[in-house]
Amino acid sequence: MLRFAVITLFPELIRPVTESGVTGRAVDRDLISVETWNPRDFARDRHRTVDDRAYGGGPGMVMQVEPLGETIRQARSQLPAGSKTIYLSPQGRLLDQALVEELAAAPGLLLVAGRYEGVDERLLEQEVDLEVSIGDYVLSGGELPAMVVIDALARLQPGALGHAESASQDSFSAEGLLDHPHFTRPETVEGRAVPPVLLGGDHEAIRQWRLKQALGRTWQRRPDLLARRELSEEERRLLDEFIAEQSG
Ligand SMILES: NC(=O)c1ccc(NCc2ccccc2N2CCOCC2)nc1
Repeated sequence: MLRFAVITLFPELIRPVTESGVTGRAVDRDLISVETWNPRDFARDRHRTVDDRAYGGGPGMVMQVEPLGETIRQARSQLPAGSKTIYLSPQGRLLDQALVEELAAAPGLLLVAGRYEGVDERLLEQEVDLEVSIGDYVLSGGELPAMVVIDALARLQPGALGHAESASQDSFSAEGLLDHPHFTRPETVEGRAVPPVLLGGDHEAIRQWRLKQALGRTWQRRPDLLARRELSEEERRLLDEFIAEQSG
């Protein structure tokens, strides 16, 4: 059971990930748990203040060390020992499948979703194990990135993916390649037919066709991924065939 605690001023944003799809089913099956903690509930003043103006001036507000720190400590006390505290921010380490697999090793994850212009740096130094970014773009808060982490990790929990979905585990994530094309009925759409190899029952030919397509598409669209990946003798041959077919 992988336990998530999400610190957020908008807990209603997180609930959908616990109610539907693979993640909702993972919660139902006790493969994961997701709790939200709102720093406003730990604010001691009458106005339940969680932010304040930035030292040094400038626009926007900064989340204060307290009550955010108290919320983190309370939430962490409910997580298993060895849980990691993750801060979602544009300044974080870029999330990729390798990091997803690293994070999956933790018994619990405390995900801190920032708002405003960010959080007082001293709280990060004091409480955060790792800053994580889901990509080089700016969002209004860390809640969507937190749900991305929950989704990517839930899929790795044994039993989360039915046999029908476990195929999707074999593509990009596991092999470091982009996925091969997918087809279903009808056989012809606007005069475009399904590749004949897929209509036959030659499973070895189908496996090779899919591997070749995955290699070719990775070569075409994400050469950076290919650069990082050793190719087996078979993969090298299939990719060379793909490239030769491209030049016509
Ligand atoms: N790429 C990501 O993972 C990502 C994550 C969060 C995020 N936003 C919340 C946030 C969190 C921390 C610091 C600043 C901010 N921002 C607040 C709004 O202003 C911009 C900075 N944006 C993108």
